[in-house]
Amino acid sequence: MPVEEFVAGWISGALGLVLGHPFDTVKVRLQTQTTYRGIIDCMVKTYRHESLLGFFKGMSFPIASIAVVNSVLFGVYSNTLLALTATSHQERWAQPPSYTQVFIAGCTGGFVQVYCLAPFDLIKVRLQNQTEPRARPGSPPPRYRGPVHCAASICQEEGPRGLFRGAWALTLRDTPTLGIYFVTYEWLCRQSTPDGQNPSSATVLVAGGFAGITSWAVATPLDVIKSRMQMAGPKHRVYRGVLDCMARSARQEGLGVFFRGLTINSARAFPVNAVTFLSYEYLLRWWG
Ligand SMILES: C[N+](C)(C)CCCC[C@H](N)C(=O)O
Repeated sequence: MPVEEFVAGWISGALGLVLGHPFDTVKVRLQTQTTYRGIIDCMVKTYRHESLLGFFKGMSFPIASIAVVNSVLFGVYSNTLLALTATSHQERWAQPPSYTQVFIAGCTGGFVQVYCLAPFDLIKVRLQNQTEPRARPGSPPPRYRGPVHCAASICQEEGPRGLFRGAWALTLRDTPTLGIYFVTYEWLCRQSTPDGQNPSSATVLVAGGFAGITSWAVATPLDVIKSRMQMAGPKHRVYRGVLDCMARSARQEGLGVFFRGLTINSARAFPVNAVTFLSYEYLLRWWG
């Protein structure tokens, strides 16, 4: 099984993540809290209360973990394509796989990565939602002191299965939308590249960026549900399942609730995924 794909996925995921984390914090807060009037209001309040550091809460953990998750996603994707088409990454632009094969490989990669992503994503969401300013003498400490403390507290309070809260919503969010992600990328690359040639850097950047936006646009409704189910616990509402969470959110806040975070998700998705695909393609060509 070719391992370069895993390593390239690892590095490219980490690069994309740093660029996108501030957007991600604003998104999670808008989706799960009702105190902000919009993106700008959330950014201003976060900056005033917590300084620039507020935007980078919960990042150390995803930077290590996204590397693992992206490596699983790209590694499984590429190896599934290899199994389906018997063409390696180097031969793939010369003998392109069909879009159905790309979709199946993308869904497979998406499905497998969820099991690595779920606990990391849960911890990230819980930490991002702590709006207390950095500890000052006399102020009450935040509930979780950091990722390790957060993981340990969840295990203690809810058992190890607590770390997988929201994992089913995450599976529903990621399996089809990662199929769409890779199909969009392939389609856009092929549109602007002569048959059989490698796509240019500009093409890879634009195709990667739009692949990110498209898949996030489709994923946003389930992203809202996923974040809410992950927050369920002492201070937040508890839901009976994905459908219950959807029904109650829609009843209480209207259908617009399913599009919370769409703008910010798209703004974040372009740079993150442009850089992810560019570094992935280049690392593989370089090792080629
Ligand atoms: C499938 N879904 C849209 C949820 C994610 C697809 C993009 C994944 C990328 N690591 C990012 O963070 O943007």
